[in-house]
Amino acid sequence: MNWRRLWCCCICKEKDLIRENKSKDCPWELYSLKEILHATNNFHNDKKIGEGGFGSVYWGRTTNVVLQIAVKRLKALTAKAEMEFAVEVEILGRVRHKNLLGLRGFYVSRDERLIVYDYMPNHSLVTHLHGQLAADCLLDWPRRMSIAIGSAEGLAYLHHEANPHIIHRDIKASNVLLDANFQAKVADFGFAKLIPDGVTHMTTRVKGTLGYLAPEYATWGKVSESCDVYSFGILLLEIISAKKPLEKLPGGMKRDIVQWVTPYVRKGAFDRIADPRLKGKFDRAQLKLAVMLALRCTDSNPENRPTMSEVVEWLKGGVEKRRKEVTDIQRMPQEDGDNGTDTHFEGSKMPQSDLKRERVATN
Ligand SMILES: Nc1ncnc2c1ncn2[C@@H]1O[C@H](COP(=O)(O)OP(=O)(O)OP(=O)(O)O)[C@@H](O)[C@H]1O
Repeated sequence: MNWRRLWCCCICKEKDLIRENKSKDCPWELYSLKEILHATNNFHNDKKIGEGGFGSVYWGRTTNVVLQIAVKRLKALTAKAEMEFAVEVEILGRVRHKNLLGLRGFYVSRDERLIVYDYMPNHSLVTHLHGQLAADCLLDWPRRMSIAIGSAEGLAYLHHEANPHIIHRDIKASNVLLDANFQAKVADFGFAKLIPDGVTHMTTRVKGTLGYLAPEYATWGKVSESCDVYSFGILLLEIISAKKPLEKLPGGMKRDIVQWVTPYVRKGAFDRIADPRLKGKFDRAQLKLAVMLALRCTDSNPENRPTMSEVVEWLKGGVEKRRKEVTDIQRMPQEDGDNGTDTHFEGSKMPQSDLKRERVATN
């Protein structure tokens, strides 16, 4: 997709009214300001969903085709904000995947930059883990696993299937949105980086969010797909435990979620890691598997981290294996004692060979 051409195209069409682009290689619409203003009631405060570093986000409903949309409105036309806007539209224009937030269109004029997305009625993961919806306990264990798998699939697509490959660089709970069915949609591509073919590592200025940053990236600016893997590992621990990635301890010290989880793993006290709001209703084998995987993802050596497609296989394998075992157990007469499905890990890291063995076994 040629961003420069699209950009010019938008500016040229600035004065036009509704202009739907129905061509095959351009699946989004060039919205008119009039339509966006109508959909959001002139960016009325009542329609405001929230505010981020980039600007405000408004809910809207289009009338041309009845559709709920979310409109991001750039708050200041600084060079930095312009760059984020351009990267977001460029990247979202290139990708289509069930676990990436869909771009509906955008609008550019001399003093306005707007991005139109699909509206996500179940808000962001952070709202459910730590925010206004946390008390409603809408995320049971299967939903949490499905959100983890969906986010991992979205990332695996960016790393392995998009051309050129894309590193997100800001994976975190507020950037995972949830649709009407609680399907995860990875959002916010303003910091993303396109990786030219053959390039494995780059050094860049550090962008992202404290608590989710891989150490080699935070310290040296070394960026590769494995930085997203690290952030995903933190996110996975957050999904399981509803703990924040960084916690302030009395006395002003900070503890990260990996430091918090490690003693429990050493003691084999996996149940203590689960979010208390789950009230013990979770699959113990899946929980262990997910925690051990998260620790592999957050290994301080990027070379020891799995790839995102390995993460997907591992998570899906665990869920599928468990589902099959439950079905088998339901079919078979019950025996006393351990049903043999409990995965036992010792130490804080899952051995590489275990991960590989499991992968082969689930193929
Ligand atoms: N497509 C969408 N559907 C529903 N809510 C959305 C959508 N896009 C963004 N939001 C919500 O709008 C608010 C602002 O989002 P935004 O992405 O601008 O910032 P953020 O991710 O919260 O913070 P930051 O910009 O620092 O990353 C958030 O509460 C987010 O959940």
